[in-house]
Amino acid sequence: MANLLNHPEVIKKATNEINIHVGSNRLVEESDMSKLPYIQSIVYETLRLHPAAPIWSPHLSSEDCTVGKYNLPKDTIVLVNAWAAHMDPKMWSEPTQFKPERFENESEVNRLLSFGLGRRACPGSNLAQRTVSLSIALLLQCFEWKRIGKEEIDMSEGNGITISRTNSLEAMCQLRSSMV
Ligand code: HEM
Repeated sequence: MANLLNHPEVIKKATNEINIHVGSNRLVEESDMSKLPYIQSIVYETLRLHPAAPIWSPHLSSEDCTVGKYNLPKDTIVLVNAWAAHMDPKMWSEPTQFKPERFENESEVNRLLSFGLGRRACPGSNLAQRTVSLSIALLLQCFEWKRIGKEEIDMSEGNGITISRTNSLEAMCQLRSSMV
């Protein structure tokens, strides 16, 4: 929601998508989410800029192997910094910018490290992606959102195993008249 409040044009585009595919006579449902790809892209882009788990749980190489230019002997502990990879300008154009449109090309999702990769990847990723997308869709369908002042919302992140906001988010919302 903080990224959205700093980008009203993204709220407009997402609200438009909901108006076209669901309307205002009923609430968005989980089964609608496949018709709302832009909202899903908002969640992907948020998890790229602010991966909830910035450093994966430690992995151990089960045999000698090579990762990129590094030779890893068996039993090496490997820590993957997803946050840094998501900010790599060789991987992403304008990596510090909030641009959900980058995920309109569906294959981009495969480059995200937010849920880990391979056998130890997050088994809850589908549940998380669908639940968060549905929550965002409902918040946008039911309410109009505004910042409390003119200044952009501070997006500083705290330190920790999981990423959190440094300052709590404050925002104004008003029930949409079409939803009364
Ligand atoms: C936005 C929400 C979530 C994010 C960003 C997230 C991210 C991650 C990441 C990065 C890992 C470590 C992957 C690795 O080390 O290779 C992980 C592991 C795991 N996640 Fe999630 N997760 C989320 C939600 C969930 C949910 C909803 C569940 C369960 C319902 C779940 C269950 C697990 C489990 C059990 C593991 C350990 C898997 C293993 O070690 O084999 N996660 N998650």
